[in-house]
Amino acid sequence: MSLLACEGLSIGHGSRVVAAGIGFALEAGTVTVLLGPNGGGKTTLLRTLLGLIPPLAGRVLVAGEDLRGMARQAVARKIAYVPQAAPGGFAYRVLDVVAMGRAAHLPLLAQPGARDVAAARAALARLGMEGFAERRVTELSGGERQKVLIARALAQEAAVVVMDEPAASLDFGNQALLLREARRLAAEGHAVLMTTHHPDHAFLVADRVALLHGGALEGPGAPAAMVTPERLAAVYGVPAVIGELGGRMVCAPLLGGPD
Ligand SMILES: Nc1ncnc2c1ncn2[C@@H]1O[C@H](COP(=O)(O)OP(=O)(O)OP(=O)(O)O)[C@@H](O)[C@H]1O
Repeated sequence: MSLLACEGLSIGHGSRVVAAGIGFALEAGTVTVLLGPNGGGKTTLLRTLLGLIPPLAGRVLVAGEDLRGMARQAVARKIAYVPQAAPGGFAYRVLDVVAMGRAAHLPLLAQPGARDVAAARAALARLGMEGFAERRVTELSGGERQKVLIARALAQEAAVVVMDEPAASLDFGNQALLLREARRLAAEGHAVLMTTHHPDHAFLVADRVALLHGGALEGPGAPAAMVTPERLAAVYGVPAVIGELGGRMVCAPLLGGPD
């Protein structure tokens, strides 16, 4: 059975449909990369899969169960979410923010116990963030804060991990760390769904790639079939080249214009 699936899904805000006819299933042990232009609907789709926005049509199935009948905490035990990092918020201690990922496993209003704190520390360690446990999140850089949000999702220990542009504020090295973490989660049996603005990330980590643009979802399909110059031009409106480098596929936009 798929860990997360949707059927005939229409997504949008109020009466405004952003995309329709969406159907796919996420299997254990796989990384699925969602690509699409700004405003294409990636965040709207992820938030609909999490039950944070109601579907305009169709349904979402979490391990075979209709999302509509599920309590928030039951969803959180099955799906961890890394939202796009936003500045501001409360001056919480990093360890406390990561431990909030454990709320899915605790009775209402219960404090995290020793096992929860250990899970939070282990999640920080996976991202090389052990030294940040006592810092305030408001005093972190954008990339450090992003890694705290990823650690919080790891601490949640959910079968499905959904990440919205997790690489957005990460430097070159931390992007590699994140992508390795996505593969590691898949190797541990999770289903990972992540959005990115870098088609190269799809070549690096994806088992399957889906393209959300023009009000519809293409795929998911194999990276080499989905990330092609023709499709990149259709999705992003720029010509692109794809070639082999160091034993793997890479892509780059062609800028054109004056030399
Ligand atoms: N709260 C909202 N109310 C109404 N419309 C919204 C809301 N949030 C997003 N939209 C609209 O829905 C469409 C899809 O937005 P969404 O944020 O899902 O795109 P995205 O693919 O994640 O974009 P980006 O790559 O820029 O983050 C856009 O046209 C956007 O203006």
